[in-house]
Amino acid sequence: MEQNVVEPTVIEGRDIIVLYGSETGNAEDIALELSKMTRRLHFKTVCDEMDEIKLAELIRYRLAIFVTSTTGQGDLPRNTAKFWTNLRRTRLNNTNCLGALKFTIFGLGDSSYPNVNAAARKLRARLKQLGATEFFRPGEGDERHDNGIDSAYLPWSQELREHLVTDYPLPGNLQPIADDIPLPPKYHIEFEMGNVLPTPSSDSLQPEPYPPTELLDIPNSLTALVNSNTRVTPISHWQDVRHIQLSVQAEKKDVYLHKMLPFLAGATAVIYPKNFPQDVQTLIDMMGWDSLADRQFDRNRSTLPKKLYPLTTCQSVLRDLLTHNFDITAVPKRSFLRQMSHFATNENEKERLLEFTKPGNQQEFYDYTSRPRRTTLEVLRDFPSVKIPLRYALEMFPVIRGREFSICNGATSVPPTFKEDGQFKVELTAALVEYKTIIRKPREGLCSRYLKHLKAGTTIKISINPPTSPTLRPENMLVGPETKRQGRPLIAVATGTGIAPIRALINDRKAAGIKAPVLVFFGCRNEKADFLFEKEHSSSSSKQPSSRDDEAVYWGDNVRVIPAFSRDENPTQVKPLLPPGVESETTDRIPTDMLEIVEQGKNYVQHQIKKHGYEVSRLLMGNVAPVICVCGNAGRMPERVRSAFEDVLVEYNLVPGKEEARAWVNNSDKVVYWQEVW
Ligand SMILES: Cc1cc2nc3c(=O)[nH]c(=O)nc-3n(C[C@H](O)[C@H](O)[C@H](O)COP(=O)(O)O)c2cc1C
Repeated sequence: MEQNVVEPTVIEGRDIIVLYGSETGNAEDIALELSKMTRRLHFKTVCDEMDEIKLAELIRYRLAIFVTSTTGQGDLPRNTAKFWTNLRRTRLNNTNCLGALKFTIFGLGDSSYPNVNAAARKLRARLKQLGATEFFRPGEGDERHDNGIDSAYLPWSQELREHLVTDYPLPGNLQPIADDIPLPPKYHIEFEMGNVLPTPSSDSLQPEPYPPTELLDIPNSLTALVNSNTRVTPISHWQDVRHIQLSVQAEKKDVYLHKMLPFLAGATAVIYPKNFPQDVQTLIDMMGWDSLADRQFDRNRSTLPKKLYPLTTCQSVLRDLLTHNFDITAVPKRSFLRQMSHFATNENEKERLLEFTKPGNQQEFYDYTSRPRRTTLEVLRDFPSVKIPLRYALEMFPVIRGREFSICNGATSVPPTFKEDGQFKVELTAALVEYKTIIRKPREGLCSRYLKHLKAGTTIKISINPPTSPTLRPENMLVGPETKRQGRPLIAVATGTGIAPIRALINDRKAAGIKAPVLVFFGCRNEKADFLFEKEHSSSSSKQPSSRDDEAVYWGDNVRVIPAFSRDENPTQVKPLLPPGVESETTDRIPTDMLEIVEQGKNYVQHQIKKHGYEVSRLLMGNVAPVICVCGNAGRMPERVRSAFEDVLVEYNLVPGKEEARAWVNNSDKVVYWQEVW
């Protein structure tokens, strides 16, 4: 049952704008939470993506909260591109155009990246340059902290609230709207009269029917045919890794594609997963939406979230929205549990839900949601008295976001006929997310489950996203300004499916005729199980299987791949390989962290970099600045790899000490460093 809703009071001049930049939804979620907080303080609040707001509109506000994550190589997210370009126009310099704006900013980042929180810092600096002043200190969250972004966000947002309460007092006796009272819903849905499509009876549903194949009308998307979807790891291996081949049809209007092809390194294909019908039915049953589920709704009279995509066929019923658009199996956020509490009719349930959302109860919240990866459906099942009114459900369930996968075939995907018929091939390497949680329940990610059952012959919608980072421009990745013919050497470090964008880059370089050497360090668990692309052909013309020396595999004449198998029998050779002509006694010292190989039985990419330090040092210090790519697992790998490169620089006397080595790696004249980890 719905509690009494309280409308924020309209107070002349009490306006605030909350603007966000977000790649995968974390910053968006925080922005929405902050906008609810300001609405409860009776601020007339607008919350939107930065790109939805023109500078002229921003200038009308006196108060703003910015929230942005950092992506790529210290870049702002895609949905800020227009806003950020406008903000940086040189003709705004010295205009003090934001002189009347007071702002604060919260950044989301990950300290395993060298440019930690760079986007928020850049944005903050530019806002100040244009005259804006800060009304509250900036906050920075770090994914690496124990409770992730929340470790910094929760105290920051609480302090921000206190600051707003004190510095922007409410008139008279007006009080903030308490957290346990629902705000009015933002959206509503109107149904067509009398137009009910037949409800599929539960008998007619298969035990696990697959998601429907209807297509969504997604702006700028392309139609793709699934040619194959093959598991490349053995069934006995813990992880199901898929190689997926798609035939894509571009239209003449997709000008951006014509511009970016044939350089595809760093580009991603976005796959739009769907829910399984059985899950949708479970939700409908639990919420008591049966009578509405198969009613056609009227788009013109409804106010729906902007990012809901209709079906390409015009008929849309609530069940379609739930199947194609709302993420009903995600791990719920704190704000979801808080909203649920508004609709709990059982007092114990209500109290328990509110407990989870109280400041200081983060651990309980994580233990209940994130750690066991409890899905929204399971949480709803645990609180049976909660019946969410449909108009609130529209804002409570997150919209399904497309999932990005690195394109792994690169330029070889684009045949010469592309200009005439617009057809090209895209290959993806996807590791499906399946695991047992601490409550021993097997779990699958939404997209993983969708991909697992995606059959060859199915037509789907995909989008192609060019890389966000300027680092990935062909002039950086292939040649560099000074080396037109030979190209830059490439040292690539990949773990697991991190090999996907690197393979694309290698293919792009081949297609561009770059002859400079390529050294790939590839980390995985077992040679026999997940050495992805081990049998890559040595060149597209000869179709010979790759050849090997005792340790490396060759992908063509100038591409040498050195694997690190973390779970196989240990290598006995842990000393650095000797430069030609150097006697063994000069290098019989084993670097301390290479002892890990012997002591812990682990052989990782950073160890191989050091072991092959001599070869690496030659590439680092040639005449041409090399490209270093690091792709794969987030966590400690990127830092350790960076440190291994620094050690090599010191070990081979290329720089005097670690500090100089760090400066060297960060100097874009010396090396192009591209890190993409997830
Ligand atoms: C491909 C990729 C690149 C990233 N680059 C950086 C970076 O350069 N610096 C940083 O501090 N965080 C970086 N991050 C971490 C994100 O900022 C962090 O995960 C954040 O919570 C994402 O928020 P969002 O979902 O709103 O985009 C990166 C994350 C990804 C997936």
